[in-house]
Amino acid sequence: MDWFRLISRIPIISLLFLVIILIRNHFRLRRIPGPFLAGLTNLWRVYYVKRGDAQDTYVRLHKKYGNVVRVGPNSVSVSGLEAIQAIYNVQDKFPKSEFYTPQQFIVRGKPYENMFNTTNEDFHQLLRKPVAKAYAMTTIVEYEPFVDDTTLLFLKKMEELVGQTIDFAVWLQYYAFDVIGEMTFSKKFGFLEKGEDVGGIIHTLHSLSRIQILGQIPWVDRIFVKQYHKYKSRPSTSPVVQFTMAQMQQRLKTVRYDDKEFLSEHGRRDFLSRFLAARQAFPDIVDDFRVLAYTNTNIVAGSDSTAITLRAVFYHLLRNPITMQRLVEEIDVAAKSGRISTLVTWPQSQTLEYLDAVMKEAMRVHAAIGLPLERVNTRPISLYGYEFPTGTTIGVNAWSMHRDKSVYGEDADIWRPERWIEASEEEKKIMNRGLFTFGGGTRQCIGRNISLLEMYKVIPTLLQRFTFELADPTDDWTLFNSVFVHQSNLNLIIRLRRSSDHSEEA
Ligand code: HEM
Repeated sequence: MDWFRLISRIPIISLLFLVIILIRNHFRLRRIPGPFLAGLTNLWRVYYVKRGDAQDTYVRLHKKYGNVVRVGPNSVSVSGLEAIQAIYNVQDKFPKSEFYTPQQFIVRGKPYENMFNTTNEDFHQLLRKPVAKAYAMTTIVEYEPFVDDTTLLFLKKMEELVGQTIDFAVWLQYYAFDVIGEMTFSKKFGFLEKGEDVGGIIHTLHSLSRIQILGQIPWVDRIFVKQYHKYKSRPSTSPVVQFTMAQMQQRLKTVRYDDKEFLSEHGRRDFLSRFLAARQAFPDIVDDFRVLAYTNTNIVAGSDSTAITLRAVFYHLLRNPITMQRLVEEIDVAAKSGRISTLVTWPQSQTLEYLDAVMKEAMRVHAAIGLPLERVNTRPISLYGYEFPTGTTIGVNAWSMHRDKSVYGEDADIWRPERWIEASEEEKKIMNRGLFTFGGGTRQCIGRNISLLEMYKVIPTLLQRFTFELADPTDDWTLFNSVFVHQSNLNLIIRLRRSSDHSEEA
């Protein structure tokens, strides 16, 4: 055999092989419209996701191509009410795509699946059942004291900073993290107290940002990254995991032997106590490590998402002062008539109609997650006149869905909370069905009620006590999409509206 001739042909054979793959890719979903390159290779998506503004790309593509856009050889982005109904309905239970597997870290030599990232629907149901009640609407009032503790500290810190220019994006993040720490462990991370990212916890969480890129090419994660981590297998050094482990060990050490509820040292039923009780009630499903995973998921899924939504509220109110004025007026009237207290309770917040409109509008124009929530159809489906063979990766991106003019009106691109008040009952139903901020179906956000509790309480509380002013209206915030669409650079000056003694509420 002539080895030299054979070796010299390797580049040609490889090229031929590549061309065959590209042609095969192109033909699989060739009838679905979209950018030509997207049909050939997922690298097209890697490029847009890596740039950090993929949410805008999805909005632009749907404006150009309509409800259905091919975004990869086997991936389609779909937008519209019909799409939400078809892909996220609870009967079909289409599983999550491989986009989620890079989020499964190697534990004891295997990828560890949690409630958020598992791609196995049956396993997901097993994980969700033992803890579902801890997140139910009927339970959330029990978390109010945790939110109030942290809000009082937040008010105190803001009062210390009155008159100074501060990056409110950072402070809202500290607040959201400390609230979720308090609700989960009866322990704040200490960010508000210290005014800094204690132990680099936030920094570490954000440095996981490559998962959104690997999610576009999960085979790279499977073949290279996971294998590398299996080989290098060692205990996690993540400060979030260290923090959660320390809290759990402490609880198990201090809890009274006859306490079946695993209450915190102040006798409170936080998430940790509920997860430990689930360990007793469901020993086949929940072990110590699973408890740790539940608490960790709370922190990862519930902190940034809430901080992002709070930032969106303040940003848009400040950029649209008429809406800020209307909200403040509603709050002032309610306060004067005694309908709300200085530290607003959940039931009180539910009487504020314009606040509700502002919240919904913020979650519409700036959904925390800015990539499609990908699923794989386990049976062929057709949508908007296109056929999707079994095994297609298909998902709705809240950013394009929320700009659908047939759902939100001709002015869907702009901030206008009034749309949620002026609409007829029928129109409101349709707009609510299109609001995809918390996802849909069996995998809809389990922490939705928790975050609503937090946000509906803290916003009217802050606006009763302070006024907020953009430090430099010509200086815009910066967005970066790493699955979560993070904002930075929200520089404000805070002023006191009225001073009051916080200690009487504490
Ligand atoms: C404004 C705040 C929040 C937003 C916008 C949000 C958004 C979402 C979305 C879109 C999903 C579905 C993801 C998917 O289908 O891939 C989700 C799932 C989830 N969220 Fe949230 N979330 C928020 C707050 C929270 C909070 C406070 C917690 C915990 C206390 C939490 C815990 C979870 C968990 C555990 C899941 C996985 C649920 C499952 O698959 O069963 N989230 N969230």
